[in-house]
Amino acid sequence: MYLQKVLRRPLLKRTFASSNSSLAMSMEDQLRIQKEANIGVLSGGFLSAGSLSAKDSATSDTYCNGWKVQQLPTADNCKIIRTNISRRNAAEDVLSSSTFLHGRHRVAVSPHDACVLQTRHYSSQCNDNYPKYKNTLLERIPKYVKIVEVGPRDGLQNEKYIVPTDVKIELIKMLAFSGLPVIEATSFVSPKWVPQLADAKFVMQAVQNVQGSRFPVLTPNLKGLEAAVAAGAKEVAVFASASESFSKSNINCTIEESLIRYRDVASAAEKFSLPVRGYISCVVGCPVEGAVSTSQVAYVAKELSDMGCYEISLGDTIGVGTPGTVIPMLEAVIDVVPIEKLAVHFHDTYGQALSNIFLSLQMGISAVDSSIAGLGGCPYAKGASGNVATEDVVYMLNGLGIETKVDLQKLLLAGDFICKHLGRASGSKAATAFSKTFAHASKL
Ligand SMILES: CC(C)(COP(=O)([O-])OP(=O)([O-])OC[C@H]1O[C@@H](n2cnc3c(N)ncnc32)[C@H](O)[C@@H]1OP(=O)([O-])[O-])[C@@H](O)C(=O)NCCC(=O)NCCSC(=O)C[C@@](C)(O)CC(=O)[O-]
Repeated sequence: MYLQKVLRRPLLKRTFASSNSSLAMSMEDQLRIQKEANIGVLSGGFLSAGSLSAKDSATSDTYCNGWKVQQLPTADNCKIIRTNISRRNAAEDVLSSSTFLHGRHRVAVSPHDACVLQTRHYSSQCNDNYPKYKNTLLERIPKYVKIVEVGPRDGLQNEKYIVPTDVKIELIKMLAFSGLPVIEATSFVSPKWVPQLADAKFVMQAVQNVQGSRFPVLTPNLKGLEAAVAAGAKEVAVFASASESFSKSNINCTIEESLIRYRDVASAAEKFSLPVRGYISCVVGCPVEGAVSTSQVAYVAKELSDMGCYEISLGDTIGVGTPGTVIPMLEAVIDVVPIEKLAVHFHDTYGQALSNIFLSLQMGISAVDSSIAGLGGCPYAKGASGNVATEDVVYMLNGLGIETKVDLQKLLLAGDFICKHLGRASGSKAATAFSKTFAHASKL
């Protein structure tokens, strides 16, 4: 869609170069070019130009959406210059094949791919023409969903090898750059329990002044709260469980003991004017106890709400929930805590996360936790796999016409960055599909 905006813009004088080395182009360069030229750039380094292409037989110049693709004498470069060629209308452009400029080659992808890249699924800024949903299944879904990115904390806490502090900081900055409003940065927990996050202080100090996002951190007790405040945290989160067994294995105390502890944390946080978020783990199933009762979840949610948590995130820690178990759990919680205070936090172990998120939206919830590239898992919940991938959530929300303020392209770059560092494929289906599309396009 933003490409359609480009097509309507007055002629640009700008010229820029693209090369085969664009694959190795730094993220900053890609984003700078994208910003300057208002052209989509993806993690593979491709410049996504629009759809209309033509050849001028007199000059051998190739035209693409009004950009003249000039072959340069050097093998690796081409220049793309905006020219005044006639064009079909934007609607036709969307339906014709898309053209990517890669090095000296112009490559086309299928009309389907072109649509995918240019429609609302790809952009969070093009909601103007959305249908007003009449269907009762869709009428309660919110116009805006707040995404709480938990990748740097929940995503990384389970990683076997220690991720360098600089990489964590860079990841958080990239996530903030993508427009995510809330990024859980780290945990002030015992390093003996979670060695991966032993650098919490340095991560927090480095990101506390990054603009545009909030950076809550986990604090399991007063010691954690004090350390978080000293490092500059402006928001904290406490994490209880609806399952006794999980509470003991995760924080070494019973549910009741944890609630007493968290009351202390909440009242100390109030003195520092810090907002406190509350988590509940195992809201539908526990790795030890199996099914968890909805009344137990509702009880813990009410306790957290009463102690002052501004939001309660309901965590399906091991990802066993389906709509069949999530709906009754949400109904029980909504009975005792205002729905505006609720968020959902799904792991995708059984591939149910997006459907559970969708039904949560239908029930009126408008805050969703997710993790970049689907990273994650809890060290104290055997069998827990990654969180739902943020890219997949944003893709779905874009498709529904729900505003998130998140730029999916920049998010893809952040996912690409951390996956490359971890040496593993993304757990995001959307990221994988986009990267396959571009890998395919580069071979044409
Ligand atoms: C809660 C404790 C500390 C109790 O652990 P404990 O061993 O019972 O605590 P303790 O008071 O006996 O202290 C043990 C040692 O830890 C130190 N300590 C004590 N507190 C801190 C602190 N805040 N920061 C740094 N150090 C701390 C303390 O000073 C002492 O050090 P030592 O004297 O042995 O050298 C421990 O169990 C712990 O840190 N657990 C955290 C586990 C964790 O982070 N799990 C993952 C997060 S929860 C999650 O992922 C679920 C969620 C939120 O994502 C939602 C979902 O998916 O369901």
